[in-house]
Amino acid sequence: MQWNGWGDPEHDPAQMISESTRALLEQTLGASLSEQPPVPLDQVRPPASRLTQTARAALRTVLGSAGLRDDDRTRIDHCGGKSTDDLLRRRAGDVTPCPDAVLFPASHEELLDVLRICNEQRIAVVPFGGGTSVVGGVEPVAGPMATVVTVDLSRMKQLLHLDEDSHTATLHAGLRTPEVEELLGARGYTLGHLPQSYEYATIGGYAATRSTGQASGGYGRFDDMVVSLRMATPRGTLAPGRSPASAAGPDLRQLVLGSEGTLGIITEVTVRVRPLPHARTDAAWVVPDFSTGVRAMREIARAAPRPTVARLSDETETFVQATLAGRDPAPGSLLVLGFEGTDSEVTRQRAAVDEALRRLDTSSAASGGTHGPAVAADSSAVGDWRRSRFDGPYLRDALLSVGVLTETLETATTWSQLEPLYHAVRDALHASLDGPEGTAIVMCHISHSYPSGASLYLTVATPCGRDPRARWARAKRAASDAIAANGGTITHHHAVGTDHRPWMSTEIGALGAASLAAMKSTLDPAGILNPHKLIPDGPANVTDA
Ligand SMILES: Cc1cc2nc3c(=O)[nH]c(=O)nc-3n(C[C@H](O)[C@H](O)[C@H](O)COP(=O)(O)OP(=O)(O)OC[C@H]3O[C@@H](n4cnc5c(N)ncnc54)[C@H](O)[C@@H]3O)c2cc1C
Repeated sequence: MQWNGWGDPEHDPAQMISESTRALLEQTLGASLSEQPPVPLDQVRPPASRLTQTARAALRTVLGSAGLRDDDRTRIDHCGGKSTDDLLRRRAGDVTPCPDAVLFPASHEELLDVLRICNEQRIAVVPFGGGTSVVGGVEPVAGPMATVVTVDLSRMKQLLHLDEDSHTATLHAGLRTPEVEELLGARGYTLGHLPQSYEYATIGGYAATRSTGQASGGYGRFDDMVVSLRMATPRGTLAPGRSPASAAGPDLRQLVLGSEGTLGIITEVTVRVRPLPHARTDAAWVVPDFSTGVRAMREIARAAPRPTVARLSDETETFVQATLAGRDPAPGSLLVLGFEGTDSEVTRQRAAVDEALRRLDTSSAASGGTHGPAVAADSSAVGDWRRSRFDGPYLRDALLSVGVLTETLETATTWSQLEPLYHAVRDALHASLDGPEGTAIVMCHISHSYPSGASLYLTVATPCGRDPRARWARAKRAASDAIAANGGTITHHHAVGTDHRPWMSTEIGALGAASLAAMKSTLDPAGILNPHKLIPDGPANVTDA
């Protein structure tokens, strides 16, 4: 992984922006763009490590010398996640905060020992899976401690058990998706979890953030797949989940899922797996506008069986994607559907979508076909989506190099609130970004939907301007306030980290915040785990109702 960008260091993103694309960007964004070359790695120095000799010796006793590293490069590689703000900071040569050391435990038992030592010596501990957090989740914040270590799970990479009768697999937390799919695929199974970050993100990270993948219609969210977990805490092991369903009190798996490394470090996850699909096919339709598309997505979300992938782009995203692919940008909103399973499952998924589209209101001008107002799209639209669906983060690096800031944000709400929320967030972004430094392109898609509502995923492109970090901070604050004011959740799948923490009290209320804090003080009494993430400050003063 690149230290100041995304993905394979051999991949040269500069090639992705042609002269004509750049000219089009300048015209659309209303600003002349200037190159923004990053500071080279050999000019970047992390601050000196503050790890004491006593702590280093104790940790090396458990981990050996290979399990504790504090060289500059290892520390720089763990100094944060992959939000655009993270990249802007690193491109400017700023690698603070930096962990004082990086630890690589190889087993649950080693990790329990590491946590015991860190607890005794009051060292903050930041769990690190793939480091793909876009919300500040892996930022090495020491909080009230003097020292902070990052715990990298990359040595924990085994398929521990595959139960073919139950269709479950027990996976080490440090496995990345390509590794999981290779291990399971060799036995005829798949996990089916494909977020855009799938090349680097890990099983433990998915569980800790309640991640959602592109095939969520067919496979569900990651938290839906989890049967049980094992988590190391400073107080010992918590291992909730022993059967597919239970009425034994509140579901403690839900306490671990989404805990973002603040309650413990997940070492093993048992997940539901599926046999590899025999058949896979895609289809695309164009609907006259986003509003009609939202109704189509609602009907599809209620269809049975559901398609594996269902994705609706708004008019702006449809236009931009067609332009980038060199296709004629026809008006309307693009609806892409993917179907997977046995031959008969695929046939039934397609029939259910046909039926859902026929149920749409046919009063629209484009109606009258066999799919209500939806018109079959050119098959190249689906091919372009399949081919380019993981290119976004590489393109972000290329755009940053030519002076364009791109970033994404996401939320979710009920169907009845979805369009008002969409307009409110778009308006907030435009109001905070359009001005003397240029304007913004704001595009949106829906790719995770439920019978009662859906997520909105917005992508913003705007000139970097004089101070890109301040520019984005202003826009993000405005968008987050609009989300909170319009009934959306502050995050559907990116998690909370540091960036969404100021909106958590609104999301869960003072009593909710106090409950989370109480849980933390039980599992992590000294507060060493991932300080200043997820749990809002000052939840102690809850007035009795
Ligand atoms: C380009 C890009 C695209 C993305 N696309 C998606 C997407 O489609 N869907 C999606 O859901 N997310 C997406 N994300 C966000 C991110 O990939 C997810 O949050 C992912 O689940 C993080 O996994 P990770 O292993 O990289 O975790 P990290 O980034 O390493 O950590 C994330 C959080 O979990 C904690 N953590 C990590 N491992 C453990 C563990 N074993 N035990 C306890 N806590 C742990 C960390 O301390 C941190 O708070 C994207 C990010 C990027 C950069």
